Amino acid sequence: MYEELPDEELFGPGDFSDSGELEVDNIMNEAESHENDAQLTPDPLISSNSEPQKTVFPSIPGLFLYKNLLTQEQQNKLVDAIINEGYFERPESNQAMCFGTLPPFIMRVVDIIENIPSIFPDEIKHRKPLFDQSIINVYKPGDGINSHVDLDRFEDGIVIISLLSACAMKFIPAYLINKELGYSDTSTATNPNEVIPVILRPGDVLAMSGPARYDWAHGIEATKIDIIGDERIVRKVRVSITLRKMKEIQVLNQCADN
Ligand SMILES: O=C(O)CCC(=O)C(=O)O
Ligand SMILES: [Fe+2]
Repeated sequence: MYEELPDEELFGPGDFSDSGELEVDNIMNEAESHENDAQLTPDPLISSNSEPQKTVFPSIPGLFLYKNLLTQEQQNKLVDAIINEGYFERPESNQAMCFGTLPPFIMRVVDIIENIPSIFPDEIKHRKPLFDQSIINVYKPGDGINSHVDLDRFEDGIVIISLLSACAMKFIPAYLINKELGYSDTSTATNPNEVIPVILRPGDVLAMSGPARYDWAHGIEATKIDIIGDERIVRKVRVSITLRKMKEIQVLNQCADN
């Protein structure tokens, strides 16, 4: 079901800035080292109709961070499933994707996300399916992803799940990266120097819709250490799962191609 992402053009930015060899052992070691952490993670508020605590970013409407949404056990299960599926057996693989019906281990997280009342505006929240595409990215310490706005072929309403390591994701006004393309600024981002760092930790879920998805670019610096204010994050191997919905026209084109 999953395959490696061969075509950056088609499916979005896969522009890892330092892609040396990835050893799947790294992921496993990280997973094992977290196996006994379960008791450290507070129970998330995931029962239906209750809103888990979220961090909002006043400059970036539509950006919500649900810290620690996944318990340590849920995180371990996800990492185990990713390892067991063998997506990253080849040393050079650092990305795997799936279209259409998502695998059960991802759907379990989608169930949690679907039950967060205000994660997205209603028209996004109630679409069926909520997501039909997932990308799993593996970052070695020092890897990053260039600042980008997710491609227009994806609908609004995107979620990023973080596993195994913390990192800082930086948001910058999108017109800064679109300048060369001649895009005009219709953005909600008014200060061109504005860089908003968002620390993503294992178990966190980041949701982007509206201005957060279209007016701001997100990226992860290629560095082994993030320094955000007083905090120093030494990166370990990080796994992320990005969930999106393809626009209908893309799905039709894909069917026509096959
Ligand atoms: O890996 C991440 O945390 C971000 C991934 C991302 O932005 C993307 O795949 O478009
Ligand atoms: Fe992205």
